[in-house]
Amino acid sequence: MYGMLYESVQHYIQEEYGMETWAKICQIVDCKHTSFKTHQIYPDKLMPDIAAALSACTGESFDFCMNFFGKCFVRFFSNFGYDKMIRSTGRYFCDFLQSIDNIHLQMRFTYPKMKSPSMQLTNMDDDGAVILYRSGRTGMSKYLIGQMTEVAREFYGLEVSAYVIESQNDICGGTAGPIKLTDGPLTVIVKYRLDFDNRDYMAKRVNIVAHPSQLKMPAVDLNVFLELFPFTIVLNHDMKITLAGEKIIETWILHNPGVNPKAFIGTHVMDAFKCRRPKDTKIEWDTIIKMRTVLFEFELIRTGHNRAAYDAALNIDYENYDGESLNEAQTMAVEKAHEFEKTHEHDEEAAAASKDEIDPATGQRRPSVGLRSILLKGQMFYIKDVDSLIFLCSPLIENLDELHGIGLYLNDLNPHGLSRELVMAGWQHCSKLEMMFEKEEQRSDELEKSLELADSWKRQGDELLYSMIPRPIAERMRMSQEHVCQSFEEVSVIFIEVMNICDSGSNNIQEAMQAVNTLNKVFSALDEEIISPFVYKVETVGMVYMAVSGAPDINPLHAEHACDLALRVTKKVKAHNLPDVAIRVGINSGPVVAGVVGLKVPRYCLFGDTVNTASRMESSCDPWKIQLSNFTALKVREVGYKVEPRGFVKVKGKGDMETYWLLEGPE
Ligand code: HEM
Ligand SMILES: Nc1nc2c(ncn2[C@@H]2O[C@H](COP(=O)(O)OP(=O)(O)OP(=O)(O)O)[C@@H](O)[C@H]2O)c(=O)[nH]1
Repeated sequence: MYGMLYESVQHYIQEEYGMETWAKICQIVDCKHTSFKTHQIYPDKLMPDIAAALSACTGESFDFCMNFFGKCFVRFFSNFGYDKMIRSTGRYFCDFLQSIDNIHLQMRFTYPKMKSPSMQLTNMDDDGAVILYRSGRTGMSKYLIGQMTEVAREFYGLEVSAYVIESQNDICGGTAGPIKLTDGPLTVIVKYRLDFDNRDYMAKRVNIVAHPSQLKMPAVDLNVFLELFPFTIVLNHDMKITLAGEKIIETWILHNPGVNPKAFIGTHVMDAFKCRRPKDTKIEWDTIIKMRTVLFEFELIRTGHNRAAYDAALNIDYENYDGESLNEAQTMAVEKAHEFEKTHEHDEEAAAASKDEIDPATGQRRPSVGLRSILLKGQMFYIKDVDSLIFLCSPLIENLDELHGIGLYLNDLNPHGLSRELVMAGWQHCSKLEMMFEKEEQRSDELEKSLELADSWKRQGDELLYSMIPRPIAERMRMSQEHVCQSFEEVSVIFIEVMNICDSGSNNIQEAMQAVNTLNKVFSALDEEIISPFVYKVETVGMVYMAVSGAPDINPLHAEHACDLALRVTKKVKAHNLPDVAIRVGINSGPVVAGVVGLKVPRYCLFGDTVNTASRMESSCDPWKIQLSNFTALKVREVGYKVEPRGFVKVKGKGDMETYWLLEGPE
């Protein structure tokens, strides 16, 4: 489905429910698009998925959300100036309802791959109307209700109550979850009742006063019609072709080589055509006679193509043709046509091309070899004088290539009909549009790239920030801009010092670089062992690496996690076998106050005697040993950690302290 529909949904969800809700919805439906491109096609199922996600986020029903999306579309398409098109469809809401198909048809150059639904007004009365919706998509029936009610309100000042009378293949009612769209072409048919004040329109229809000059109009000779509309066909009550315009007969012969050219007249319309729109319509007199405001699309059935047979058939003397009396050239051409059929009957391409050139699901033509089928678009009119239906139609041709692909030329198209203009206009329009699309694609690709760049810068910025300030603290500060300072009842502080690295202050550059490299190796090894949120790296000062467990995320197992880290890093640095290098670790547990200090290069710092003591545990420790304060040692011994009393140690500023060596973790 084209991105324009998703743009409207994204815009109004962000406006009415906020950016966070939209971000949450994107997460739920795993939508990576930061924005949608108007003319790019996205998966159909994204629409019901977004509706289900919005329903989950807001508690509104799925149908409510789809209805809301339909309203968004109408409000949004005014940005493209489409509101003028709606207003121009007619004075009354019913005029609009009868023009929706045509609106989509007019859009086919702007949205060439559009799979638009078809709408048919089947009944009107003073209190409203009944409309039949057909589509290849499920789950959009409530979307249409949103669109129709919003158009009625916004453009006709009408309050319309719309509801489903009956439906086929549509998941109707308060569907909670996303509608699973089937992968094959499926026709969803939904009949709606629209209740609104329709008296003015009905009065206008009933009191149509014909101009006096129209009262004495002579009956029209059908041949005039067939001359004016050379693709027209006339149908009797059995829906058989009783008369046809010259061009449709020629085209039928061209596309059905070797078939008796007189066979076209008298054949049932569905033996010569396929009804493309409205989908799944029963082509019988009683049905069609009621569908006079509907736009029909008939595709000519082809059995192949052969120019020779066409030429031959053109010269056939219809009156006396009995299938035998062909001259030599015609006989040869028709035989050639039969040969062509035989040699190509297994030819996949020709078969595919002739069988079904219009993709039933998209309503679009498939690329085919050689000639293409012709699509006729028009309305069915009842002509009382001859008690017949006349399909007043013109070929629907996208562009010049298509015209040649069908085997027609511009002067085959009736000069007063719109086809010729449409082809030329379409052709110019297309080339202009293609240029515009390319520019738009370029711009949106650039936008996409700059958004990705901005994203990566933001990520790098965040990583840098989180390397200075713990993520939960940074996010709190970002949300509330408040200064963050917290006290923690009990944490475990770890100090790790790298020993015997020559003083980087020495003036021997070589040694200093060597020292920095070695230190970087060790600190990087320590960084790899920091597992957030159990342990958080606080800082490195000189050769000392400081970490904490139990802040900023409260962690009742802070002492165990601190000891585990100490055991892991001792083992890991030992395994590095760095010449002369050793480390020593000190751990103490207790209360601290933590907060972010400083504006430039803000740091997350810990304050309190617990920190000072932990530092002393490290600075009075032996190489490759882990010294625990008494409090920490007794805590971890209870849960199976092996500790060994070191006895009383004279600790600066603390006097004699009983400390322990940590030997290993629990079994
Ligand atoms: C006025 C300008 C309009 C434009 C440019 C437009 C264009 C489109 C486009 C591009 C699609 C997507 C189809 C696809 O990607 O295959 C679409 C779908 C649809 N349109 Fe329109 N449309 C317009 C007006 C309307 C109106 C007024 C209605 C009904 C009140 C309507 C009913 C629908 C519905 C129900 C769909 C969903 C597709 C489906 O059900 O299969 N459209 N339209
Ligand atoms: N890396 C680091 N070390 C700290 C921090 N707080 C205290 N220390 C160290 O803990 C030790 C004990 O601190 P205090 O009891 O305040 O001792 P001091 O008199 O400030 O410093 P000394 O000269 O080492 O005695 C000192 O070596 C401090 O450097 C800290 O936030 N980070």
